[in-house]
Amino acid sequence: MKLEAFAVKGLFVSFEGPEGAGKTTQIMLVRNFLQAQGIPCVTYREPGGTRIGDAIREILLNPELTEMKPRTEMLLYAASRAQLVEQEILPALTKGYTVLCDRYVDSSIVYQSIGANWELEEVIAVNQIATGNLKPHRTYLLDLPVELSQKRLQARNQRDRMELKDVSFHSRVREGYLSLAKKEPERFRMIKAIGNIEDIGKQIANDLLDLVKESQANHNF
Ligand SMILES: Nc1ncnc2c1ncn2[C@@H]1O[C@H](COP(=O)(O)OP(=O)(O)OP(=O)(O)O)[C@@H](O)[C@H]1O
Ligand SMILES: Cc1cn([C@H]2C[C@H](O)[C@@H](COP(=O)(O)O)O2)c(=O)[nH]c1=O
Repeated sequence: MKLEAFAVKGLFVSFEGPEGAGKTTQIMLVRNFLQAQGIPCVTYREPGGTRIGDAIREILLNPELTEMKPRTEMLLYAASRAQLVEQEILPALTKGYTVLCDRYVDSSIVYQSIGANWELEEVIAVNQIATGNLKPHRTYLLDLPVELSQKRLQARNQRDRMELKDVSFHSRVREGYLSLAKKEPERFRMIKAIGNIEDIGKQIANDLLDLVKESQANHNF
């Protein structure tokens, strides 16, 4: 897949953060906000978002599959992503839609590399193949301390295979996200995921609206 073959006209926006940070909640608020402004948008979640991706998600998150090797895990996340990018994200961006994606490559960097200690260069290389090196224009990192993330998860009936990993894994994930955001301040916006849900949504919507206006003025995507 050669990215140059696609004329990307829409904005690609990813949402990242630990479990329970409020990504799904905020994506719904932002989608409603954009639609009210007449800005066409679509939403996806990873792993999943396609029939093949949803089947891979079932495998990845199945709490009974405790024998899964880190290499298998890393490749399955990338395979789901490859299908989503080519089948859904690129066509939507080409049509000028704003794409809101619940997790993307940064999740693999923090969970599979920083969390599970897989070689960073290899995770990056595999994901370059999976995505044709398609990167988000903006990434909102919803940051939440591990204890609060665990508390929000307690409300759920059952934990999935990733949620069952220990607290030190989830601490590395949080720290990993914070260091990624520091390395790429142009792309990342760090949002504190504590407090009034609508207020958090307004912070994101205001920043995104500026970005949409900027891109429309410059025609630079
Ligand atoms: N700002 C907030 N304050 C308190 N609770 C919140 C806040 N935002 C979301 N929640 C609650 O936390 C839970 C998790 O929210 P949500 O499903 O949106 O998170 P998520 O980041 O998508 O989680 P996951 O990655 O595990 O799918 C929900 O019960 C939601 O209502
Ligand atoms: C994309 C992606 C996800 N993960 C992990 C992160 C979560 O624990 C689950 C996805 O569940 P969610 O409720 O939809 O957030 O998978 C990962 O480890 N690597 C990835 O690339």
